[in-house]
Amino acid sequence: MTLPTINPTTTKSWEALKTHYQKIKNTHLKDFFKQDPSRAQDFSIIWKDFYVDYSKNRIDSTTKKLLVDLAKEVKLDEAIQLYFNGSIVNETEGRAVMHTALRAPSTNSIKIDGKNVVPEITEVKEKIKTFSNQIILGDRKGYTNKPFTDIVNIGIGGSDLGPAMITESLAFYKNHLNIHFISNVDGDHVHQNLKKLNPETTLFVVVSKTFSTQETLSNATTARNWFTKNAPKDAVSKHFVAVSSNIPNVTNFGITQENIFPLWDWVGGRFSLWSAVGLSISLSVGFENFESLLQGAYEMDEHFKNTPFEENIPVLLAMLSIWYNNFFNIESEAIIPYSQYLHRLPAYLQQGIMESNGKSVDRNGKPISYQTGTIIWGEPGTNAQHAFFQLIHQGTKLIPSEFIGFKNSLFEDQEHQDKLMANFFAQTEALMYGKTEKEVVGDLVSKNLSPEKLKQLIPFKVFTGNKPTTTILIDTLTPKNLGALISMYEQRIFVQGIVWNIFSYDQWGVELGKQLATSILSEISSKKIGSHDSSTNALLERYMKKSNR
Ligand SMILES: O=P(O)(O)OC[C@H]1O[C@](O)(CO)[C@@H](O)[C@@H]1O
Repeated sequence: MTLPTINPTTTKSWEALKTHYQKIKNTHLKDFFKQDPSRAQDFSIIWKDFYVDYSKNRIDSTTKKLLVDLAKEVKLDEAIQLYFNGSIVNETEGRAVMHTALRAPSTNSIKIDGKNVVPEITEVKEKIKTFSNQIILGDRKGYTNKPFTDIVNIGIGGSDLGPAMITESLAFYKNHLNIHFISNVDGDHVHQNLKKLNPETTLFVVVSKTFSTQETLSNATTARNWFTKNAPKDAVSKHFVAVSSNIPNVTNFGITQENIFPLWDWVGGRFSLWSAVGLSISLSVGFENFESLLQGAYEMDEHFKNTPFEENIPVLLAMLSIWYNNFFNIESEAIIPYSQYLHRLPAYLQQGIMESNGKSVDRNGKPISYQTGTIIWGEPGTNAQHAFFQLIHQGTKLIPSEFIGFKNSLFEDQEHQDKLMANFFAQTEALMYGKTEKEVVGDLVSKNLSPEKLKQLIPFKVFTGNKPTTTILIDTLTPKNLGALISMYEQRIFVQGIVWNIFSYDQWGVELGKQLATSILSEISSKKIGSHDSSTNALLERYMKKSNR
């Protein structure tokens, strides 16, 4: 069975949403609240430690009904079944999409191509557990018999962003091991990291699903050369492990079979942190916390699978984003975590969301006539308030923003927490209400300004408001809640892909640049510039004329 291929714009609900949009596009959020005293209750969901408030969005009950109808009309329920039961959802690469199996209980039976994959998953988890414990407890040592102090994760894209984002987010739960991430092929990046390290106590975790990625192989080779300059060659087996689905390439690189943590082609790179790609997470915060992360994700998966769309967090938030993208024609969405721990979350979600849904051909292979993936960006609050919030408040663009905050701080400094959260609540309220001319005048009267000066200032101080926000208030930043949060975003990606009738799990768009880089690199090496456009030629000439060539 394959995914349904319904063009969303041909559905009745899409037409109805278009008409409905004309009716409510000018309604101010303030008025939605005035019209419905129970709006906050009507448009919020309480699920475990999550309180998801989507009431400050430019919707009414008809919008919600029509968006749910749209999800039903494009057969989202059928698609969810196919996704969870191991069907070939990633059709262009001929693969199932089963990262959800990685967090399912070990008692489950999940079949891909007729084979239950849970025993293999459990076996790899056991390997991660044993290895992490050995390294953390110092039972497994380096070539001079010293315990490891530093872990270096070498990978890029999903083989970097997931583990990097989670280890940063869970820094509070971290053990004594120092953790480093090398991703960019920029040599300054790898050498800057290596210079701080002691080869005797450093463990390299080379993460690459394909084990053919230029950046990762170059960085791993540089790290290995640095290592063998200082240590005997046969010590590599003690200091290098790999996570990959390409076992022959890993062994060719010189990493022995017992030091390989496998993953499978049904785990997409940007959804892989739940697999052995999360080895650095387990090393950094311990296997128990890694398991809790998985448990949280599993619980969100269950919520997604089993909850009616009207109360389903990933479905509703995905449909809201479609509402803005396809009816309000917004271009971007901001994600603002009010926790410094989550400072890598927007970057992580940029890959997850934009690499998945940045597509312009539908599942029938036809060019698309409507907008698909939005641009995702963000930074933690309150820093973001002092950087780009001006544009969200008073710029010309409509930017639906998502605020993620926690009731409890981890160090329990209530004074700081109250200040942080006061800002969190204030911003969504300010974005919604804005400030009227009357309020501005009220503020300015005490300033003793001349009537001319007052009149002059008013337009600059008015905020139109009506800026939509969604608030996700979570009790505490625990591994479990973080797992649920990330899974929620993953499921939203799926829902949006289904509605837009695109394939979310391939990424052909990143290939062209890779191919061209390979041929330009050989031109640079052979000092013969090929035939390019005049701009690229001039740039290459200037580059190749530099100092010591
Ligand atoms: O794990 P690999 O195979 O090195 O790939 C790294 C990344 O490269 C991509 O294939 C393309 O950028 C990502 O999807 C992936 O996460």
